[in-house]
Amino acid sequence: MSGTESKDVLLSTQIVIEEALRKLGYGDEMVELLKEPIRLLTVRIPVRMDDGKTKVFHGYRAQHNDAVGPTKGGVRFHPDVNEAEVKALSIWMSLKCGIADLPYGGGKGGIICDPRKMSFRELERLSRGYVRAISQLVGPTKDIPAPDVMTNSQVMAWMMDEYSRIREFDSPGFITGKPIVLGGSQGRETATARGVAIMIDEAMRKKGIAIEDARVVIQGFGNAGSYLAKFMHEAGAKVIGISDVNGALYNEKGLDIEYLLDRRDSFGTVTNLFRETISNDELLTLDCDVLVPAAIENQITSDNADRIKAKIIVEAANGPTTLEATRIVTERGILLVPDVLASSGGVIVSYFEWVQNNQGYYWSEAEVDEKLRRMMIRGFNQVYEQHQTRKVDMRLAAYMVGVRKMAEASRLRGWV
Ligand SMILES: NC(=O)C1=CN([C@@H]2O[C@H](COP(=O)(O)OP(=O)(O)OC[C@H]3O[C@@H](n4cnc5c(N)ncnc54)[C@H](O)[C@@H]3O)[C@@H](O)[C@H]2O)C=CC1
Ligand SMILES: O=C(O)CCC(=O)C(=O)O
Repeated sequence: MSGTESKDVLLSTQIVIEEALRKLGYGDEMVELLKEPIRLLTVRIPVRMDDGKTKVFHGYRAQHNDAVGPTKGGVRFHPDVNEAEVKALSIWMSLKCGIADLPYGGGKGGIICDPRKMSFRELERLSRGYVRAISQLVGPTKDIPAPDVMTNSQVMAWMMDEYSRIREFDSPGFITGKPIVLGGSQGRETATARGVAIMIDEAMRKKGIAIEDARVVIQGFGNAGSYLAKFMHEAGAKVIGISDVNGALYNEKGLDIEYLLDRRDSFGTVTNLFRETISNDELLTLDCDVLVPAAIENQITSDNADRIKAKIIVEAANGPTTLEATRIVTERGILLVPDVLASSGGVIVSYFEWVQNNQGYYWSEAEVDEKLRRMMIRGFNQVYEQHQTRKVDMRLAAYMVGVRKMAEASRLRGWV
């Protein structure tokens, strides 16, 4: 996986998927099938804005592979959403579901928009319009959306309500990450961070670092990053750096996480309240034990990989490290827990939510957390063992574990 650096997330994903399939003994046809989503829907969503004018938004829903079962994955609201990104994100969802052994393939959606500049009612109309536009392609046994960047349980509630209206029956299993009173699962809101915390524990065990001694740096203070900061702080680690889109905060003695959690806004922004900030690039290269990118893609690159001082990188974000940077940090002996493993807590608890919706019987938070822990640790052990026995980096190992089930299911269905 060496060579010149690409920030094209789809291309990078395709390179590793191909490498994983070849190592597992699959040939050109399987590579051809799995390197792209089987379906991509592009939609235009007219939305009546508060000023009375209509604005047309562009959206996507990609379904990578449905040999194992319905596709599953979040919907992102962000100005930089694009086709290649949504496709890559859907492939990563397949890999997450494969590693966790969920009965799903991967899907992902996105709308090009900036929710920070939209009113509550405009966001509602956009969310409902998106569901109307994709309703033929999605559903509880077809493709099940969920939250991702700048979408939350309120957006899921509107989407569930719109789908239920279209189908003319209550359909909580259409979407996950809902508010608890609408059939959401205990623990889904915190699940991504909870899963990342479990991965940090496992990685620290391998590196012989105790939680009380750990200095943690987290990029991004939204759903994934802020709850992770809370869990790390509660577990006794020192969170010395956090950031958001505007900048970063650093305190070598540890930041006041409770204060920051209290003051952050619903988009995970908090650094604008402080005068003394550092840049996101400075944050990533701070002297620490654990570095968690929990924001967006392409943050750890060949520009900064050789300056990273962390002993462990745990990817809460999707695609935060380029392939070239993966090579550099691996060669430097940094243990990297890749996104398709580390950030799978969200989809695992989404699966629990869907199961609970289907059976109409709901579990306690302790039950959810225990089941999540077991599945995350099993995934970690499988990936780590593949990394050791096949002498491949952790990302390739994770892809090898993640791609197996869908390749086998595709073969057994007679597709290849
Ligand atoms: N929410 C979920 O259940 C899951 C999220 N993820 C991934 O975790 C990452 C974060 O997602 P969420 O926390 O849900 O999003 P969010 O929208 O709640 O928070 C994003 C955070 O990243 C910051 N940010 C945005 N652009 C940035 C930039 N250029 N530089 C530095 N910081 C920036 C924002 O200010 C905010 O603090 C994404 O990659 C997402 O795909 C992965 C699995 C599940
Ligand atoms: O909860 C889910 O179904 C998907 C979460 C997601 O979009 C992700 O893991 O990137």
